[in-house]
Amino acid sequence: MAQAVPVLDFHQLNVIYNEGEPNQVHALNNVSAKVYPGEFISIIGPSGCGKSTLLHTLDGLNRPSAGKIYIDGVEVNGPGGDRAMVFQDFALMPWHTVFDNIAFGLRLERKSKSEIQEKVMHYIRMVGLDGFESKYPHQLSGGMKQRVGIARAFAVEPKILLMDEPFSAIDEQTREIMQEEVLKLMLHEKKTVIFITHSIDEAVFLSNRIFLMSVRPGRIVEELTIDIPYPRTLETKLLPEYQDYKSQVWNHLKGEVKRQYQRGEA
Ligand SMILES: Nc1ncnc2c1ncn2[C@@H]1O[C@H](COP(=O)(O)OP(=O)(O)OP(=O)(O)O)[C@@H](O)[C@H]1O
Repeated sequence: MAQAVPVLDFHQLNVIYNEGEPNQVHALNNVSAKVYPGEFISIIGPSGCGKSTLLHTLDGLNRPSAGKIYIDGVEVNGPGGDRAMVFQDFALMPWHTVFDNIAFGLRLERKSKSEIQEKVMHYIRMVGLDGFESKYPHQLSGGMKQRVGIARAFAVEPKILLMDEPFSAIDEQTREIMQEEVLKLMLHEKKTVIFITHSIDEAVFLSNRIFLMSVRPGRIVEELTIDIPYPRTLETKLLPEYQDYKSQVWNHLKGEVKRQYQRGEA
């Protein structure tokens, strides 16, 4: 899948919170990687290693203390319409309907009323929420709320989707269904996805590459290619190579968590 021009290229990113203060935290340490169009990258690493920090830095919500981020070869220094986030806790606006939550970013971009109507309904259908457009978030299940979060991110038509543990607040069965659906969407809509998860199974199932991070200050210590063709289905999970990849990721994590214990941080 690797092509010459990365859609996302981040170079020597460092993030230090509260720099120079007694409570200084060095969250990211020289994190670099290249991501190519259409890739599905999962980031996995021990708790507190800096995964969310990395995602928020790539989105432009956090300013790195040092390092550079390029999208299609052009340096970026803040948020932009080329990236959209899907949050773990859905981050929907409770006072807005499903329609208005999904329309939010399009209105910010000052799209015309008819374009907003057409796009919002397209993405509502895409995530299977037809008929729910006038409902409010409290009237939806966790899985449905996250469908709204996904539709909202797709609606602004970003090149890169940044997903921060999007299924961790969803029950196990819905999670498995959503994993398959996200893969279908990603292949159909040709998005590049950066996905944080604590689930080894989810990372292996979804990704063509997994970035394995060290304990804090987080670094990418290994890039593991998952050489199983798409489309993947629940049957994919029965393949022997699937289990091998899971063991490789698990062995990495076990090693890092042991290091965390030895440092007295876990
Ligand atoms: N705004 C902040 N100010 C100060 N420290 C922060 C801030 N945000 C995160 N941290 C610290 O930076 C480190 C990395 O946090 P981050 O949330 O990025 O890790 P993570 O790998 O996503 O964690 P988890 O797996 O538990 O979700 C942690 O020690 C955290 O306490």
